[in-house]
Amino acid sequence: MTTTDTGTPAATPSPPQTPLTVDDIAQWAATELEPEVWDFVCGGAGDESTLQLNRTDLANIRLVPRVLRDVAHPSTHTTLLGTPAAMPVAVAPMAYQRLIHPHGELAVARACKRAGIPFTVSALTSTPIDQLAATGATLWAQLYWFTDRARVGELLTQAEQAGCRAVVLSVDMPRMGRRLRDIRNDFTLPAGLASGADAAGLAAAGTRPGSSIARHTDTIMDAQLNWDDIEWLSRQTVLPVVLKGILDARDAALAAEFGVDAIVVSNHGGRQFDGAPSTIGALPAVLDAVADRCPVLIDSGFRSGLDILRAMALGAGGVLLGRPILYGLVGGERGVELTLSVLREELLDAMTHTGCADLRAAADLASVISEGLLPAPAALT
Ligand SMILES: Cc1cc2nc3c(=O)[nH]c(=O)nc-3n(C[C@H](O)[C@H](O)[C@H](O)COP(=O)(O)O)c2cc1C
Ligand SMILES: CCCCC(=O)C(=O)O
Repeated sequence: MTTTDTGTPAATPSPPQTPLTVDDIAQWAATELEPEVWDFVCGGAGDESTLQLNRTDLANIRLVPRVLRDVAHPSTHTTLLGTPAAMPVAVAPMAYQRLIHPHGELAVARACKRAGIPFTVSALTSTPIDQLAATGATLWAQLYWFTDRARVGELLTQAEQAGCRAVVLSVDMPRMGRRLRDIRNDFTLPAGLASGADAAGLAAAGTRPGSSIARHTDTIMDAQLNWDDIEWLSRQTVLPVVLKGILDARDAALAAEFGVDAIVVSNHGGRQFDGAPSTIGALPAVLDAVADRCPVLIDSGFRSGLDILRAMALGAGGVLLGRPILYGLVGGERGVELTLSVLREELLDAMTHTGCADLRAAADLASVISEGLLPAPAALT
């Protein structure tokens, strides 16, 4: 792993041969990263059943091709939270990206700018948001509900000053999930990734046995977060408010009633509650409950362009990508670009073979799962 300079990425590795899939890129990342960093990135909570279910439920969805539809020039363009995007994809918020590569968030933001997709800046970014804004990428700012409410206010101010287009409150972190790999590895973040109170807290969490990142996280998150706070948040900012981490249809309906601007169906990539359903499994009921009152985005387990098309076929408004971006980040900006170009190529391939000249057509695709036909999209009934 390269952990030092902030200048030229002299030590930035290249993949052994051109990767064709995100799994190829993941295998490369696994060989480049320190084992405990790899475990932190790829791992999930508990026995990782939710982590796996995200993958198997996606893989079980078949899309029925339409034919005779002129797919000579398919377009992946769409709009995400009101901003044009070259693909129905945004980068999910992920903390401490300089853990993976010295250029961290900067490399990811630059790759997003080039690919024409939004980048969600984590509340625990290891690069200041104003530096990321200078890349010209479309930014969304993620918030955690820190007990230190002044810090939430500061993040909001910084987000607005940096020109972010939305704030994304993650509502699935009352405490950190029991990530057994990190506990067994006595996982500690290297110094220099966090700043201010966060750095002090991480240092205080020390190097005792167990996951020090979990010890620290549990001291900063406010588990009292509830719907009243959503009203407060909406009053505090002029930016659209997005709730990330919704799985239950009743919560989705409440979010719509509270007037949030979008929701993200997420189980945090299987990193929080092991035992949660897959997000692709939860999506249809959430969409029914929201009934078009706000866009419904999704993340957790998306590893291919075909997976992205699966979500769009089921009615999602777009997909957030987590780990695939960090796997690519092993190779810096170029590596992230590689991940995004693999996904774009796969998405175009899947669209072409299913008769989708654009993503509106994707919403009309019929989907089949092993247990039977999913409800037909409204346009077909
Ligand atoms: C290393 C890592 C750090 C993460 N940090 C955050 C974070 O700071 N805030 C947040 O809301 N979600 C965080 N997430 C969760 C992602 O935003 C996203 O929900 C998840 O990674 C999606 O699943 P996927 O990795 O299977 O694509 C993190 C995920 C990973 C892998
Ligand atoms: C302190 C939280 C770490 C970031 C996070 O959300 C994750 O690792 O999933």
